[in-house]
Amino acid sequence: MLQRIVQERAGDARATFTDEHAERALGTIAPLPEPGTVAARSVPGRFRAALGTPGLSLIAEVKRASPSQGHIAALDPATAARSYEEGGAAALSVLTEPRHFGGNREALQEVVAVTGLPALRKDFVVHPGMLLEAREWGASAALLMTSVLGEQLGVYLRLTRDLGLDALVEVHDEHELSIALACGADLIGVNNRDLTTLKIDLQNAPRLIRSARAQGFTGLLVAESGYREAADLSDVRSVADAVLVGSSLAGSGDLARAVRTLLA
Ligand SMILES: O=C(O)c1ccccc1NCC(=O)[C@H](O)[C@H](O)COP(=O)(O)O
Repeated sequence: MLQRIVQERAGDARATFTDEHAERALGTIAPLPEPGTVAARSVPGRFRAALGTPGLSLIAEVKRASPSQGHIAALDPATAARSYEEGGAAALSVLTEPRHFGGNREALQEVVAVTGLPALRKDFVVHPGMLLEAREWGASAALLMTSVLGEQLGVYLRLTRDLGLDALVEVHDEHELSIALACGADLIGVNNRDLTTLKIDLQNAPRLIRSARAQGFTGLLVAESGYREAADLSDVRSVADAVLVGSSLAGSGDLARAVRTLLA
């Protein structure tokens, strides 16, 4: 499934972006630091700052459909965003992938227009132009998937930062975590969902979060996917800075109440 979505998004990017887009985006990248100097460019952005508060913060996702659930809910993005904010979410994630998640540019723009919360562009970023779009559409952050970008992650990470966006770098296993750490990610999301089988293992995030800390990672850590009720959060409460929750909130019928109940 992941491979199919990535191929589709790469096709979309080829149809949308010219070489000029890529050059313009890549032209914003700052020069590499001198060898031996510290590469950290740690200016905490709006999205990171929203998650860096004491306790477990919630990133609530505007998600209308998914490969694992099919149709979830015919959400109006602006109404959903207001409800998530009212319920106590710290930040929002908005799907912009159209075929499998029912997302689009308007969803992100409408969310940004009505809430004071920072928003993540949740998509399968495969082209620098998609990061230019994220900024243009009002996102404060973009998702970078290690499973999709592989060794290109470092370039995309620098580009995202140089565009003034925070990057949520997603990993699912130790190998991907080692790539994210080597690239200098400062906000790492550990996905409980295996994107090739779509199976959820709620032990995956606490395990890899502990591993990241044991390796000296001092940035922020987000546990992603599969959380349905407050009890599901017990293993991540003491180790993660934030959780990212989509389907269970989006399909709840009362989004503000669902957020309050989850965070109780
Ligand atoms: O959600 C899916 O089925 C899915 C399938 C293939 C690639 C990505 C997918 N989801 C992206 C996500 O990471 C989730 O939207 C996010 O973490 C929230 O998960 P959940 O709370 O389980 O909806």
